[in-house]
Amino acid sequence: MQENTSKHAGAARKVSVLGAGAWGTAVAMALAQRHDVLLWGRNAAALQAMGAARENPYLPGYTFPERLQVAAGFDAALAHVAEPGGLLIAACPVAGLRPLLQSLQGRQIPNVVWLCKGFEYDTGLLPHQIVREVLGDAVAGGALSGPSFAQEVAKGLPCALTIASESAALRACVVETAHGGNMRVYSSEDLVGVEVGGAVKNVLAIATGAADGLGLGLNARAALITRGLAEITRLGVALGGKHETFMGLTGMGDLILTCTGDLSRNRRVGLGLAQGKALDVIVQELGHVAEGVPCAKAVRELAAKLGVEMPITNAVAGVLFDGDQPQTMVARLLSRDPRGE
Ligand SMILES: NC(=O)C1=CN([C@@H]2O[C@H](COP(=O)(O)OP(=O)(O)OC[C@H]3O[C@@H](n4cnc5c(N)ncnc54)[C@H](O)[C@@H]3O)[C@@H](O)[C@H]2O)C=CC1
Ligand SMILES: O=C(CO)COP(=O)(O)O
Repeated sequence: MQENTSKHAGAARKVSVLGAGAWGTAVAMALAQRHDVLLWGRNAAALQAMGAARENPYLPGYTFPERLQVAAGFDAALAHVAEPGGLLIAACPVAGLRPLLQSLQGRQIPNVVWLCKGFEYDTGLLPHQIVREVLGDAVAGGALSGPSFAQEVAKGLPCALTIASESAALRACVVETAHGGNMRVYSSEDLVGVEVGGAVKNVLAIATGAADGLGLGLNARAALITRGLAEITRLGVALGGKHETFMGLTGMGDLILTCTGDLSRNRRVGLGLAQGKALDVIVQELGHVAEGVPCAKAVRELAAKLGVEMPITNAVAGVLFDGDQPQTMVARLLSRDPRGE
């Protein structure tokens, strides 16, 4: 991994990452180039093994930098960032965010950043709404999102992310902490837009993977990505996001990456569906979270409630939850009435 020598790099901080999956670990590795980082995961034995091997089995072959240590426990991870300037990063899937935040209630919490991309399955809430429900308004928080496969970040390849927060101080803290070397960090005040882009692109990646798996060609792929972006934008604007956010890294950027890159777990779900595999088999073989699956259901319901047209998302949800065949999904999309672009 390349050493961070950027002139923008801020002073060393204490950072704790809660969640030792692929992405939490990759972010921890990147930040440990110049900060003291503790990594915590809910599986203590797995975490201990990572500490001994100095790598995460999700990211084989990438050795932890010296300043990345595994936490001796949850309390140790919180104590590490208790001083002013500490940064806490929640790196679990959306399904784990509420319970993780609940375990922070009543504790002294510094700035909090979350990495998950999706809507909560049962409530249809975005991550920042979950944070607000559980921790209240007093905690400064933000979403770090953008086109970023964990393997590439663990390898130290260049990437650009966006920190979205209503708090200028939090945005500045994250830029100071993470911007530099091979990582560029932009800032945005549009939490809703950033979170909607990151969530819905996962559903579109399932659609694109299925289309590619069925051999429908590059024209169909480009059409799905472009009309998918229109769909994401319609929902995001209806929820209060800004149109221009969807043209940026966390909208179009992440959509392109996830729909076209075979490192994407969501895209691989679509490829598996096209092969006729059952969803539970695909998810088990993946061995990682595929946020587009629960998100498709949450978004279908939310869009229906808001009266937002989301034909691709509805077609994906039909395949995932109603037993529709991927071929039916394509036929349904093609048979829609013509409309103005
Ligand atoms: N892997 C990637 O390249 C990127 C992932 N993300 C997002 O980051 C989030 C986490 O993804 P990954 O780390 O890649 O997933 P992963 O599947 O590699 O790891 C998930 C980790 O979270 C833990 N976990 C699973 N369910 C949990 C729950 N209910 N409560 C607490 N912990 C739970 C697992 O034990 C595992 O350590 C997802 O929302 C994903 O969309 C964002 C950008 C890049
Ligand atoms: O969000 C990601 C890249 O930005 C990772 O996408 P997948 O979860 O589909 O692998």
